[in-house]
Amino acid sequence: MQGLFISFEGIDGAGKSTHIDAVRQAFLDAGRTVTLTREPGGTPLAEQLRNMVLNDPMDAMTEALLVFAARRDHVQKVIVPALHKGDVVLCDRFSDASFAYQGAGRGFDWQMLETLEYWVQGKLPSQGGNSPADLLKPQTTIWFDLPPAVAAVRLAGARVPDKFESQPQAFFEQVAKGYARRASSDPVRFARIDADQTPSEVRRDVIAVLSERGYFPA
Ligand SMILES: Nc1ncnc2c1ncn2[C@@H]1O[C@H](COP(=O)(O)OP(=O)(O)O)[C@@H](O)[C@H]1O
Ligand SMILES: Cc1cn([C@H]2C[C@H](O)[C@@H](COP(=O)(O)OP(=O)(O)O)O2)c(=O)[nH]c1=O
Repeated sequence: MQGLFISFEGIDGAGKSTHIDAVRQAFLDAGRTVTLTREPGGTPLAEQLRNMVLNDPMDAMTEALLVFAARRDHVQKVIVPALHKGDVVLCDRFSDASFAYQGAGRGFDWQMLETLEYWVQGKLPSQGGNSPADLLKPQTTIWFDLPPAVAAVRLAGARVPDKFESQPQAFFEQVAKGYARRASSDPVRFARIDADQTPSEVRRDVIAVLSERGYFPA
């Protein structure tokens, strides 16, 4: 069985956590082995970095370096081995989040993020890699697209906000633009879901996209 890498993206409160388990269950029902993981995080080292990124004040470059350092550990220790075993890897956020949050949200240089992505997800020239086509990326990114004003209402009182969740709505307007920019530069990988619907409608649309892509063969 070929490994399959799917990421889930969107602004805070868009509904990723609510739906990822239904996707996991759908793949289990289809007889697949699933690795469910998240970023920043997914390994003990990366979870320590997550704690720092989500709690400690730091400049945007430090944040970018830490999320990509966490990603490097996660890619090497969890994602690549799982894909080699033929698992379905479901990742709650991946590098698009760095472009959306550190890039569009915090204003860190987009090209430098592309360089970090190339280092962390690419094969080095010494390993035979020399083009962006060699980058490890999800085959599909499920993008929960939700107006920031709606997300703010959903999150109000739902949980104790972390460093990002306590940002003003204007920050999330920028983050949303970052996701839109990434989606328009990679329209085949990105599957946009209208997240401003009831949970069952969102779930229906997510499962439909994955079925259309042939991930649940009969
Ligand atoms: N379609 C929906 N309609 C209304 N509320 C929702 C919907 N999807 C999720 N929620 C609620 O919104 C909040 C944020 O959802 P969550 O899945 O945690 O978002 P994320 O993981 O993207 O930050 C939760 O309280 C959740 O119950
Ligand atoms: C992966 C990643 C996440 N983030 C941010 C986005 C989120 O606000 C936060 C954690 O994401 P998330 O897993 O959605 O947290 P929660 O437990 O609240 O569902 O980290 C970045 O800023 N850069 C990144 O590269």
